[in-house]
This record gives sequence, structure tokens and C-alpha cells, in this order.
Amino acid sequence: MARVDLDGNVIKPMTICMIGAGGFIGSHLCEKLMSETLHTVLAVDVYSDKIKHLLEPDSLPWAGRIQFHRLNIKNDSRLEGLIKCSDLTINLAAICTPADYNTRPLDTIYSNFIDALPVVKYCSENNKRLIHFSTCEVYGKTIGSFLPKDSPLRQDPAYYILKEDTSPCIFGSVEKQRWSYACAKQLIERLIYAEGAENGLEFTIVRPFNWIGPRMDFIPGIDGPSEGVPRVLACFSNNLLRREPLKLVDGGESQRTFIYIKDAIEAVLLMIENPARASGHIFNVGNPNNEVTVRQLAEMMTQVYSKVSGEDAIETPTIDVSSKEFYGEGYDDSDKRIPDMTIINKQLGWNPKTSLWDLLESTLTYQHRTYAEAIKQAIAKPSAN
Ligand SMILES: NC(=O)c1ccc[n+]([C@@H]2O[C@H](COP(=O)([O-])OP(=O)(O)OC[C@H]3O[C@@H](n4cnc5c(N)ncnc54)[C@H](O)[C@@H]3O)[C@@H](O)[C@H]2O)c1
Ligand SMILES: O=C(O)[C@H]1O[C@H](OP(=O)(O)OP(=O)(O)OC[C@H]2O[C@@H](n3ccc(=O)[nH]c3=O)[C@H](O)[C@@H]2O)[C@H](O)[C@@H](O)[C@@H]1O
Repeated sequence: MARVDLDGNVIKPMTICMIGAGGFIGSHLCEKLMSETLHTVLAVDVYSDKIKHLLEPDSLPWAGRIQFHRLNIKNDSRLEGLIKCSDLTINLAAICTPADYNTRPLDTIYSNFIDALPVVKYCSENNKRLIHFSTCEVYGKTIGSFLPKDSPLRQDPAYYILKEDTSPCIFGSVEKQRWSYACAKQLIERLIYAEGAENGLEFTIVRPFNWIGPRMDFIPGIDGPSEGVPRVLACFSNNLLRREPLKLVDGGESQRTFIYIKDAIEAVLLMIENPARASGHIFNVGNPNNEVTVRQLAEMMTQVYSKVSGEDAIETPTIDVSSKEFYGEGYDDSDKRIPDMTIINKQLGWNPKTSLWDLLESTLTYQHRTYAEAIKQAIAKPSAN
């Protein structure tokens, strides 16, 4: 049966130029587009490991509908041609691990602002639709975080719920280089919005709120650098796999809402296939029901990992570490992130489904199956010197 959009119209197969297709979100989006739709993907990235299973062998049912283009968008003249021959461009390419924001601020700003400029320009000049991936970090800190600790207003949602069209963007000082990423993302959002207003660019901006699941980042020393610091899911997975305590930065008091990648990808597919409802909008995509402190996340991951691995937790499951020690000078943090869901609900009728426990169970089952043996071997191997 033909796929229809939310208004009952038949969806015509389209060609999508997906930049950053080889990353965590890109790999899940490619999987979804291949298995459930007839769209074609021109997958652009410098890496392809996470989508290898979709590219080979030639006998896959979607062979011919996905093509990999290994290119760096910083300096490759083929980019404009790929955008020109697509109906839609999705830009996911970015440096997006907090450990980089204060230690590699120039790379972070270039990647999230300067390198995204040509993509916006080619879409605007060629009248092509753009779905750009921003971040919930553009909200920065909540208004409530500036109130006295014992203020009853801190309990009032007006002081912490993050709304696309009314919440301010509150960052720390320039010395706090953590905000280099959020600030670059905010400026590219403003530029895209202005291209829409002044030049008619058809755009959608996505603000993901901590999407997590299989294939997120890397496990240090296994499929990424030993000294590398990925995002929290991979940091904690690595600690659990190695039977080390999970490190709680500055007491693990910050709060996050985590959403299962597969729920979030459903929202992106709705945006792709319902341009009339998605264009001109900025969408929060998160799960407001899955809020925890980082300490609670560590405790839950420890319990879930015990269940899926069959191993008892270690005696001291967590340790405290200062942010200066863990991330270096210039780190700062978002205190709390709860997305308002009104706009995405109204435009696309979308809602997240998976509870935090369930998404951790499937994700940690994947981590255990994928990495436990490799970690055992790495630990058993005598060191090189
Ligand atoms: N995962 C989340 O929860 C989350 C949250 C907020 C925002 N985002 C945003 O979503 C996007 C994708 O995030 P992700 O989690 O999949 O990250 P990721 O690091 O797994 O994927 C990004 C991909 O972009 C590629 N890339 C980077 N620079 C490139 C360049 N110059 N040329 C070609 N390819 C390049 C990388 O190789 C990588 O495969 C990013 O823009 C990120 O800021 C993600
Ligand atoms: O995922 C998102 O929505 C956005 O937020 C992330 O930022 P953040 O949530 O701060 O990054 P994580 O690495 O996932 O850290 C979450 C929290 O855990 C803490 N943490 C991290 C790692 C660790 O080992 N221990 C620990 O306590 C951090 O200090 C932070 O408070 C990243 O900036 C982006 O990928 C993205 O734009």
C-alpha cells in the first residue's frame, strides 16, 4: 500500500542528501528510510562504519537507494552538486561532544557554524528544502537556576520548561568555553531563520534533547581513542563494561530527559514526509517523562547492566569527580532540560513512547553484546610497553 502523509496525500519517493549520515543519528535515520520507505539517500560523511550494514552486500533489498559519498564538507566542491540533485538536505554534521567544546573551541565553532554556512547557502540559492540539526543546548541554563535555592518559584514550570517560541537562550560568560557549541548552533539557527524570512528558504530546525541508543559515540580504547571522552551514555557504558566506578561530574546533580533514538527517528520521518506541516518550524524533540539527575541515571544504568550482563554490580558503583578534572578549564553545564511538546504535537501529532528503563535495557543489551568480549580481550592483553 502507498505511504500517505498526515493529510492523506500519497508520499512521492524523494532523494535526500544526508550530511553526517555516518554518525549516531544518521545511521538510525538511514536504517529507517531504507526499511520503511522508498526514498533514496545520498549519504555524506567522512566515516561509514556505522552504516556499513546498509551499504553491503549488493543483495540488500534497498541496494541502489543508498549511496555513500566520502567527503569532508569543509573543503569539497562536490557538495553543491549533491544538494542540487536532491529534493531535501538534512544536515547532521557537527562536533557535538561536550569534552570538545572547551578544549577545541575553534574546531567546535567552525564545525557548528562556518562549515554549515555553505549548506544553508546552497539550499537557499537552489530552492531546496533543509532540515537542520541544532540542539537543546541553545536554551543553555533555565531561568529557575538563577533563583535562590529555596525559592518556591523553582517548582513553577514557567521557570524551567523549555519552549521553542518563548524561552530565552541563557549561556555563561565567554571564558566558559562550554558555550562555544550552543552559541554557534544558535547563530546558525538565526541565519537559517533569516534565510527563510528574507529569501524564502524552506527549512525545519530540530532541537534534539539527549537522544540515546545503540551506536552512540564510541567505547574508548575499543572503537575510539583510549583517552577520548564521549557523551554520558558511552562514558557510563565503558565504566560498566570495564567494571569501574561511574564518574559523577560535580556530584551528578544536573538533570536531563533522555529519549530513545527510535522514538526520535519517528519524529524526523514525520518532518521529512510532511513538509507543509514541518516547514518554517523549530521543533523540540525529547521525552519530558524521562527526567533524571545524572546520579539517578548512573544508578539505573548500574541496575540495568547487572540484569542484562548477569554480573553483580561492583562494591563502589560511582565516584565523584570535579568538572575541572574531568573536562578541564572552561566547562559549565545546563542544569535542567525539559522540552515543551506543544508545537510538535500540534504540527505532527507525535509523542515519545519508550520509558527510560526500557530504552536502557535495549541499549545496554546492545552494548554488552557488541563490546563485552572486546573489552575482556583488551584487559587481558599485556600492555605494549
Ligand atoms: N545525539 C543527540 O542527542 C543530539 C542532541 C542534540 C543535537 N544533536 C545534533 O545532531 C547532529 C547529529 O548528532 P549525532 O549524535 O548523530 O553525532 P555524531 O557525531 O554521531 O554524528 C555526526 C556525523 O557528522 C560527521 N561529520 C562531522 N563533520 C563533518 C564534515 N566536516 N564533513 C562530513 N561529515 C562530517 C561525523 O563524521 C559524524 O559521523 C549534530 O548536529 C548534533 O549537534 C544530537
Ligand atoms: O544530547 C543533547 O541533547 C545535547 O547535549 C549534550 O550535552 P550534555 O547532555 O551535557 O552531554 P552528556 O555528555 O550527555 O552529559 C550529560 C551530563 O552527564 C555528566 N557526565 C558525563 C559523563 C560522565 O562520565 N559523567 C558525568 O557526570 C555531564 O557533566 C552532564 O551533566 C551534547 O552537547 C550534545 O550531544 C547535544 O547537543
